[in-house]
Amino acid sequence: MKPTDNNDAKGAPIFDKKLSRREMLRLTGASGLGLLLGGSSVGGILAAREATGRAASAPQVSSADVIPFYGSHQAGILTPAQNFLCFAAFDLTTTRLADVQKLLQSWTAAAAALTSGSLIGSANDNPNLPPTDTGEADGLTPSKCTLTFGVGPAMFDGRFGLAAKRPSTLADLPPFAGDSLEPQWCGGDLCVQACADDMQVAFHAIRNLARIARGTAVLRWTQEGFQRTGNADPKGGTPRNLLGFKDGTGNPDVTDDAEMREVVWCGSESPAWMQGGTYMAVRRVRLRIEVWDRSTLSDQEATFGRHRQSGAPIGATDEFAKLNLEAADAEGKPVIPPDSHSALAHGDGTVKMLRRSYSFSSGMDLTTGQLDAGLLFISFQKDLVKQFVSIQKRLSKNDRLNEYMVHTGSAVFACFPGVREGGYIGETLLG
Ligand SMILES: C=CC1=C(C)c2cc3[nH]c(cc4nc(cc5[nH]c(cc1n2)c(C)c5CCC(=O)O)C(CCC(=O)O)=C4C)c(C)c3C=C
Ligand SMILES: [Fe+2]
Repeated sequence: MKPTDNNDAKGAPIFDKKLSRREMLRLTGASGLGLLLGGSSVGGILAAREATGRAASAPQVSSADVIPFYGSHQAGILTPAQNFLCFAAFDLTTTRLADVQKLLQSWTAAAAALTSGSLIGSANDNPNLPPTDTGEADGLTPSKCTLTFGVGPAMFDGRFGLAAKRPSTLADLPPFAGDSLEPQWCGGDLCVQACADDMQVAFHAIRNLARIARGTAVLRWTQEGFQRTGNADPKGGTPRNLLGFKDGTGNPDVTDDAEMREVVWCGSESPAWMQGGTYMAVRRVRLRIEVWDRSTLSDQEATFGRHRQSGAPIGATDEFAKLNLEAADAEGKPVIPPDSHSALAHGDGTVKMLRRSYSFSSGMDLTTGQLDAGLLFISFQKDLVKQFVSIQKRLSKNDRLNEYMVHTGSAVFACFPGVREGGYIGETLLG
């Protein structure tokens, strides 16, 4: 694993290094939090931690457990996917740009604390006040928590005087064949993607950010997600989705900077405020797992164009073998069905995206008795139209997988460039 955008100030990787509390505060910028939340800065935070006994009871924070919040790009994009996701879309309830600015400043300070395992704010031991931190992550390690922030196209609708700044690629996705979108899983003015190796840590982050937003923004929709944990798969192979197939094999290499600039990071072709940022496409896809479970292994493999056990393209044995869409059998029939998911998604191989999806299971559909389970598909790309839309158009028309899935939610967000200590997330747009 290469810490692509999360190195320390000298450019040295911060992994495998024990951090003192002073280093931890410098790294995460938690020192600004007390000021923003009306507390008394570093001293206040440290005093609060000691007063609550957290420092004594908390496990020692290893740097391997911390993904730095500050950097040239936001974390949670190239970061190897953590085990759990708590995704939240918010609607703004204010029409004043200054309120949005203030919210993002407060979120920045809170995010620096949350991703370092610190309590939020300094008023955590005053018996006469509600504690500033809700407390359920007290004593837990940071668990590689990342918080990734974005703005949706609705932010540019005229409420905030930002219409002229909307990048042309940032627009609600067009309708695709077979869509069955439900408004409660769509859209949002702002989003926060919280990922961590512990669900309680990820949930705590979203809960506290929502709490800080009160009076300025409210939750619109949320979705929790999971992958297998590091404990269950110590070798860290490609995770499997709920259909039993390895999912993520064909992703571009996040350690290849040139490829990331080509596929993910916005450059000089984008408005200045998005340079170093990226666009996120989110689709809540319900999987018809009961139908899938009745299909044969060979049907399943033909659906993806890959072998289930190894993840290799049909006809190959190595998971990472190239998809050879020209290969034909003795009768001249393509070895990999042209309408398989991999073949259609791959196309001629020139249009790529970085997928970072999570499985979800949200209980049962009481009307059918079927599980409401599937994939919260998340992809990052520098151009939504040229990348996500062009691939999804192909898939929605012909993909064999369509028989087993239905898209129920949809949203797109512009994920800001990373933030330097002293700045705030979204500053390039709102500052
Ligand atoms: C528009 C983009 C895509 C959507 C929506 C999508 C949904 C979706 N995918 C799977 C499972 C797999 N996808 C795989 C490969 C793959 N999928 C996309 C794009 C979308 N998928 C791309 C670009 C690729 C890579 C193609 C390539 O160049 O090789 C695979 C194969 C293994 C892998 O490469 O990850 C699986 C499995 C599900 C279950 C799903 C919706 C629920
Ligand atoms: Fe896919």
